[in-house]
Amino acid sequence: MTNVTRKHTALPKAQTLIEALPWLTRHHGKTVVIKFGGNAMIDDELKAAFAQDVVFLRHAGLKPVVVHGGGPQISAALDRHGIVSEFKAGLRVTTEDAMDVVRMVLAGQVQRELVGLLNQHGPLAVGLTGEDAHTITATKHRPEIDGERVDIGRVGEITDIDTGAIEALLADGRIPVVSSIARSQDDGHVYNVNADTAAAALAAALGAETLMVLTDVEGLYEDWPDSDEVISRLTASQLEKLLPELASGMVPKMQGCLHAVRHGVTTARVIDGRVQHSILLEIFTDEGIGTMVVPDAEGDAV
Ligand SMILES: Nc1ncnc2c1ncn2[C@@H]1O[C@H](COP(=O)(O)OP(=O)(O)O)[C@@H](O)[C@H]1O
Ligand SMILES: CC(=O)N[C@@H](CCC(=O)OP(=O)(O)O)C(=O)O
Repeated sequence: MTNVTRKHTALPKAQTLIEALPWLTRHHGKTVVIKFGGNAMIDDELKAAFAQDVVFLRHAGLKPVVVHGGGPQISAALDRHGIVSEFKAGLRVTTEDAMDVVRMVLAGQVQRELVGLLNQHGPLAVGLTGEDAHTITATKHRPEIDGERVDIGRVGEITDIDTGAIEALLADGRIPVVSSIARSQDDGHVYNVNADTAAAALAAALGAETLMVLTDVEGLYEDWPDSDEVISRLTASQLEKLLPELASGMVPKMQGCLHAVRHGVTTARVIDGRVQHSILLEIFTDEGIGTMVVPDAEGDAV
């Protein structure tokens, strides 16, 4: 093969890279918070592809921050400890004993695994929980169910975010990997926080450009569970109207997206974490593959 033909066969690759140039120019130096859900994390190949995508973003000049969940992994561990999992208002009822297991699974197992996968590509990822350096502070959350405040144990409502540690890591070129556990503002205990809520609060506090929530469905379905028509784009006001109709795991996810875009994040996206390289697919296709939430245009807000 001559040099000239060799150049020609590589041309489609060069074109693909060049097609990404406007996107890379627009997003260079921007922070993107990526929430990796427990349900999208059960497959080893998907986890490895997720790590590749995050490292790719980092090398492309963005500042990715990973916030992870681990609902299924926590439920499995509680099961092994003979503790029954119960959810109220989409949140895990967390007793003192359950909290020990939650902390052990999130910080000691799921976070370690993600850090390990990312660090196969270089000395990049550093794991922390919301307890570290006051990153996430919370007080006891008492959700309202049928007009009454209920006690669901050590579940936290975020009261404060300190972005100092995460920003220092980003400035050092690292990829922070954050477990959704908060320190208590009132006592020495720790709180269990839904990972979607934690990711949204961090995205807002960091002034992130994008919040990306990976999950185990294609996006927000218009008429779930009766149809699988994905809503591809909606404004904050449109989402706010839809919120009361949403169920289960979609509630904290979409509340989080709304919080993020109402607090300065340019886009919040819910995407299918079951699709390999879904992060790269989402960013390199203009309209995206999942559901995109954008702030209201001027005059849109209700
Ligand atoms: N409107 C909706 N569109 C899509 N999924 C929905 C909707 N309402 C409820 N769901 C449920 O929410 C789930 C995703 O939330 P969750 O199980 O908490 O995921 P994760 O572990 O990724 O945080 C979906 O698998 C689906 O069962
Ligand atoms: C309070 C509460 O419900 N906390 C969640 C934290 C983990 C999480 O959110 O994980 P996913 O993103 O995989 O659902 C839990 O205990 O399951």
